[in-house]
Amino acid sequence: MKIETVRVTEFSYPSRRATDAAGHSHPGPLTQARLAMMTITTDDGHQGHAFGPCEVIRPHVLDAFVRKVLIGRHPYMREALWDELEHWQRGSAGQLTDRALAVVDQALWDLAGRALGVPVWQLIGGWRDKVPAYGSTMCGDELKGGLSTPDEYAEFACKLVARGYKAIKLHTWMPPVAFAPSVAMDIKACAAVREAVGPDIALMLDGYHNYSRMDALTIGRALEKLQFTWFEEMMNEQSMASYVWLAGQLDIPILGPESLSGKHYARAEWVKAGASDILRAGVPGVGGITPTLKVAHLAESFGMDCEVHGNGAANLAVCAAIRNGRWYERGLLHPFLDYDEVPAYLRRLADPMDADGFVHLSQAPGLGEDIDFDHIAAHTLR
Ligand SMILES: O=C(O)[C@H](O)[C@@H](O)[C@@H](O)C(=O)NO
Ligand SMILES: [Mg+2]
Repeated sequence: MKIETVRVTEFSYPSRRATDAAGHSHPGPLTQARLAMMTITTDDGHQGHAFGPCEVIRPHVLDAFVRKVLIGRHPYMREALWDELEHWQRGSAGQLTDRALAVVDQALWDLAGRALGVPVWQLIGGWRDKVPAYGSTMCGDELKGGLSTPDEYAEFACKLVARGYKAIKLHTWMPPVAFAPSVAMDIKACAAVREAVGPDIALMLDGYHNYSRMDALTIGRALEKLQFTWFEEMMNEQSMASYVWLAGQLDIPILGPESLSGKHYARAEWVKAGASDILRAGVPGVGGITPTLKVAHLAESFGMDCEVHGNGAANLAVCAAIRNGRWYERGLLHPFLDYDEVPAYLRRLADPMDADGFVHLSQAPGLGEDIDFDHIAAHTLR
């Protein structure tokens, strides 16, 4: 079995999700969004598919790096293929990103699962076949009836509890919102949600990502009084020393790093330094399922939990495969959007959640995404 082709299909689908200047998503007008699907095909006809941003797996990335490494190679040699691509990152002038490695790695895992007739979550671990989800809100906004006030967060939190969530993570207000960042508003939103949902719902805060140590300490102490479960990405994660300091000041678990580059290597340094109490990695952010598993197993070896960053089939597969991650991050959620609406390019949700807050893993071979190839063919851009 050898890899014969690596193709990317760019296509459109309707979406009501917009992105602000800081890259945070919010509800927006109905538009045609663009997405890319990578398809790896072997000489004996097996295929693996994975989705990613068009820019991340654009033609230059495929021609200059991905095809040169993959074509002619055995698709199950994931560790070797990932290692070679990682080495090529250094000389790529920043063009070969961790997110590109992540799409390749996911497509290789999907190919293996489809070829072997086994779901990826069982191939990589097989710890549980359903995962409790937390509702991860979108960042705060200035939309009336949206997430513009502490009371609106509280109202939305009650709706999420009614939907079945047993845990809720608040992403609060960040620039370019006019009044953000605001220590006072963050604390008010957390207090309003705790008051509304009561003591039995787990709550987490993932607010503004660049507070000072003292502002972060003020918020952390308030969260301790509100019995929050963890405090996430409150300072610039490139300052590991700040996290070491804050983790030493607070009892509430500090979770991270999320957006820090450096894959499993940087996260090993955080464990060694005691910069966080709960480790974090997401498939897109650290370069694939393969390195995400390394982070989770690293954490396990130190008696730490590793909470997987983000939603989607690959992150869900990791959540079902590791013994030291509590939740699946289901989101991002907003009062104006129906998260349970199936995207046009799929035939079913990748992460269906029951009324008790559990997301059930697909038994389908591969990553488990039920791809609507007819939609992709009919809406192909190139
Ligand atoms: O910063 C973002 O783009 C979003 O908050 C995103 O990363 C969100 O999924 C998150 O922070 N989860 O923890
Ligand atoms: Mg986060």
